[in-house]
Amino acid sequence: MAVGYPARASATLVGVSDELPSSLVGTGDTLTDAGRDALQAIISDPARTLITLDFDGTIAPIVADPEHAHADPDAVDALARLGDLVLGIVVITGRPARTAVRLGGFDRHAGLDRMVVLGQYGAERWDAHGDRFGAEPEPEAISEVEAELPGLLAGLGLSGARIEHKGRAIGVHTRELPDPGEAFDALRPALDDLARRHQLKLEPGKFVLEIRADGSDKGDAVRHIVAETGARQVIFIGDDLGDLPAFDAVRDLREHGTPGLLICSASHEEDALTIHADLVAAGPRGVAAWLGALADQLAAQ
Ligand SMILES: O=P(O)(O)OC[C@H]1O[C@H](O[C@H]2O[C@H](CO)[C@@H](O)[C@H](O)[C@H]2O)[C@H](O)[C@@H](O)[C@@H]1O
Repeated sequence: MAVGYPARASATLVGVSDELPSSLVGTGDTLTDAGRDALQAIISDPARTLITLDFDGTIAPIVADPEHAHADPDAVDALARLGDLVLGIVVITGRPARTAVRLGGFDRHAGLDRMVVLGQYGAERWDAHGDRFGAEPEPEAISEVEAELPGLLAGLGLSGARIEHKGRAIGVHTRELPDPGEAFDALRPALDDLARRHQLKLEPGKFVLEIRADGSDKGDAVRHIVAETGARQVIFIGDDLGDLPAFDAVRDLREHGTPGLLICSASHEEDALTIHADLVAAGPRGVAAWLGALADQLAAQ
């Protein structure tokens, strides 16, 4: 199974406990102490465990066109099986909430009828129960940024960059340009300046630079949903820079007595999360396998 990537420099690695199934801890000694404690708490008390996770690069494989980034069906099936076994499942994403619901097919699975999607870093919320949607007001400055963007891109010779309009945010993608890394580096200072001039912030990701309101981040979203649900244990799975605040939030919750398990969906494009993770999965396929193993374990209990 695709879990148990190479050891992280600063993570404390422990021997895998006999009490924990190897399908959940990987094949090597790759689980941290805190991760082992959290996993034990999760397995002994699933009904008060909250599963929070990112969308792109975590349950949806990275593809060139964001409109074609569908969730891995095995991951969605595993989440649907977990839906009745745990306290809740919450997707926390940079995508608009409704986009994630559509690309994930989350409104078409019986087991996901209590799922919550927190979109645009927590500024939007979709509840599967009742198909309810709510959002903060959109920042007016986004339309001004939108108007300036074509001229800025043309000035840098990067008119071919893909622009993703997200309502309250705008993403500029370099993945499909001839040299995505070089284009990303050239664009970053210009977009940072553009964002600042409009009192917005720049959110970097995998070959994407996003201009959005300087509001909530995924850490705020995790803290809020844990408090709202009264979760006793929390899992967060992510892959990209925008997930770091959620990792920080889980570590903070841990320090205050709430066991938390941090899983990184690894890729060759971004390794910022691996040293902070308790467990590293081999990309979305590894995450799907791990979620499936957790569903098997909890269903068998
Ligand atoms: O918070 P997330 O769910 O991880 O969303 C972060 C950004 O993901 C998307 O971009 C990434 O995935 C695309 C599709 O695979 C890929 O083409 C792109 O290169 C990646 O950066 C999404 O398009 C952004 O809006 C999200 O903010």
